[in-house]
Amino acid sequence: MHSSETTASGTTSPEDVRRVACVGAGVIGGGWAAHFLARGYDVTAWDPAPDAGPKLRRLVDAAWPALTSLGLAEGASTDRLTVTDTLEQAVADAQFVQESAPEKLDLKRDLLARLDAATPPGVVIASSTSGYPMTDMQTAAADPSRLVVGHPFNPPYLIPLVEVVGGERTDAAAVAWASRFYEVAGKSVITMDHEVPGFIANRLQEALWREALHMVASGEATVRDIDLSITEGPGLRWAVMGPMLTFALAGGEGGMAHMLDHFGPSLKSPWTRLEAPELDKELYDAVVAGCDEAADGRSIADLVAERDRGVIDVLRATGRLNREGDSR
Ligand SMILES: NC(=O)C1=CN([C@@H]2O[C@H](COP(=O)(O)OP(=O)(O)OC[C@H]3O[C@@H](n4cnc5c(N)ncnc54)[C@H](O)[C@@H]3O)[C@@H](O)[C@H]2O)C=CC1
Ligand SMILES: C[N+](C)(C)CC(=O)CC(=O)[O-]
Repeated sequence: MHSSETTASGTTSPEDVRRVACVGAGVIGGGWAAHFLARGYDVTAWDPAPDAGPKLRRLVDAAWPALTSLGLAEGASTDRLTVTDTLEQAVADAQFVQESAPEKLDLKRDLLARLDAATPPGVVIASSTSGYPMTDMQTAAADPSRLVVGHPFNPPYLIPLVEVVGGERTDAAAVAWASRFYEVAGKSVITMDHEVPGFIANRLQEALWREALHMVASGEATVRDIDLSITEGPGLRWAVMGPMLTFALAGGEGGMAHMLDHFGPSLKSPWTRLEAPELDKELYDAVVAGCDEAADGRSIADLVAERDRGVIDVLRATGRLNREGDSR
């Protein structure tokens, strides 16, 4: 990544950031707002939906018990959230901007250009996009050098990972600044030095998701089978070790070398050769109905609380919480 445009390295050092703007305040923008508030930042937020303010406050309030149990930064308060009437007000004094608007390429392009025009020069602007390359999103911005991807995981206030990458016209200094800022803000960061389709974690997740949808569509597995197969199986190991080290242990004392000698040839076996399935009405309805059945009367709010408690237990059990309020 290189650029002939203005160098974007942030006017404030990552350690000195106090004010963050969250633009788009749905599931992810709201989750980011909760995370930054819990870390003691002042947060301004803007979202064009008429009910955005109350919705965002409900989301932050729902996350706050989990965040309180993890330990809040000194001075952290939901009172430090300001919902503004305009995008320009939200970013006027921001030292970092996190964009979390709907996953539509044209919308992201226009919004990032608008954010670039309204945000103080040099301030880094990150997009939460789940998969668009920044090269495709930064085309309309006057200063694309400060635009990066900062891809979070739901909920951003509990799942540590953020994937950071720039586009062809992003300044490498902006990528480095964003990575350092996220670390200071308590996240675990993977920084990519060039664009990778689907980033890293989403590419892996999408492969799994594609297979899951195929199995539901073909009647090979129910929605419940799919979920159990992960929560009672590999998912337990993945919270502790990733797929590489997990499979190294499949080789016993011979480790990964023996695993590859033994099971490498089965990579060629026809377990899967599938393209993404058509998301037709039948599959759509089957997945939605299967999830309703699996929820077994629990509301989305119940499930969010249950997930948050479970993730905190896993973080604690796997030693990711060194002390109260320190998730890294
Ligand atoms: N939901 C998820 O699990 C994850 C989503 N993401 C990414 O985060 C971004 C946001 O996704 P969600 O929060 O799930 O969507 P969402 O639908 O929950 O929220 C999107 C919000 O953006 C607002 N919005 C609509 N037009 C806008 C505009 N022009 N400017 C600013 N805000 C606008 C909507 O009113 C809504 O509140 C997407 O890029 C998505 O790919 C990333 C990681 C996980
Ligand atoms: C479903 N999703 C593609 C939007 C998921 C993500 O992007 C990351 C996550 O939270 O798993």
